Amino acid sequence: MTESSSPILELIDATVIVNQGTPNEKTILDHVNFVMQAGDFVTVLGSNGAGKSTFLNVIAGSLPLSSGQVLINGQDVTKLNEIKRTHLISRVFQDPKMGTAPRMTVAENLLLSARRGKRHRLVSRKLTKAKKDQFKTLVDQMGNGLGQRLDVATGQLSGGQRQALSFVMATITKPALLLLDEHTAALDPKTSAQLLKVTNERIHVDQLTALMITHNLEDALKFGNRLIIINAGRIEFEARDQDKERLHLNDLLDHFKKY
Ligand SMILES: Nc1ncnc2c1ncn2[C@@H]1O[C@H](COP(=O)(O)OP(=O)(O)OP(=O)(O)O)[C@@H](O)[C@H]1O
Repeated sequence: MTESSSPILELIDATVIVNQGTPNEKTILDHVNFVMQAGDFVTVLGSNGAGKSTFLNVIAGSLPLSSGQVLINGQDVTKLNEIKRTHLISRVFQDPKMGTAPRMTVAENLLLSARRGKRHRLVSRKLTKAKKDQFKTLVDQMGNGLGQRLDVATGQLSGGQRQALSFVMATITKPALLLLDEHTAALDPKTSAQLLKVTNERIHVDQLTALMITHNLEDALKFGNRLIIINAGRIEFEARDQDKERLHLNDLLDHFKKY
């Protein structure tokens, strides 16, 4: 990463006001300015209702801005909806059921995601042996038996396997930006730790640019080169690189006492 490389993501004065003109009017994202360079891995903390999902929603395009701009790879995508941003952004949600089609097999789901955002004639619709071998190599890296279940309907997988599959599907095309929305929160501690480990490896090996919301302060400290805390729709704290490495759990706990 060089200082001169163009940012992957820029939020300029990003603001979301809901219920405008009514007594329930509320600013849920408040003039946020935020830049991510290629390879940045940002962990996102904040109390319930702080605005973390709103922050990811405006980046993904599932929530329109009231004012401000979103740029991805230097392109102004403010007016593009979620579907029109899918060739740039992948997202993994907390709920293992969100990312996969339950009646399709693991291999079929992978084939579908491999074709996402690409001109369809460039990626074969056929599930060839070579494709399946390639998928097996990919999912074997998740270390949870998914490689043995390529022909199993996704609805029959365990929550951990299904979430691991969602993660592979989200990263298979190496998106410009990866959004992880508490993607391990619904898993037991061991399964969650395993998925976080492979998440971190994949982000580093593929040099992905990623944002990860978590409520786990230790995970937020352990992973990524940057950490932000969102409160009342604003980024109230940020630490990066050596400053982030020097942060301790108590610093974060002290910060949260203020809210
Ligand atoms: N479409 C909407 N209309 C009205 N209010 C909304 C909308 N989306 C979010 N909010 C409100 O905006 C605030 C921020 O919500 P958001 O879901 O971004 O918080 P969060 O930090 O992700 O919380 P949690 O940790 O509980 O998931 C909350 O008060 C929420 O009720």
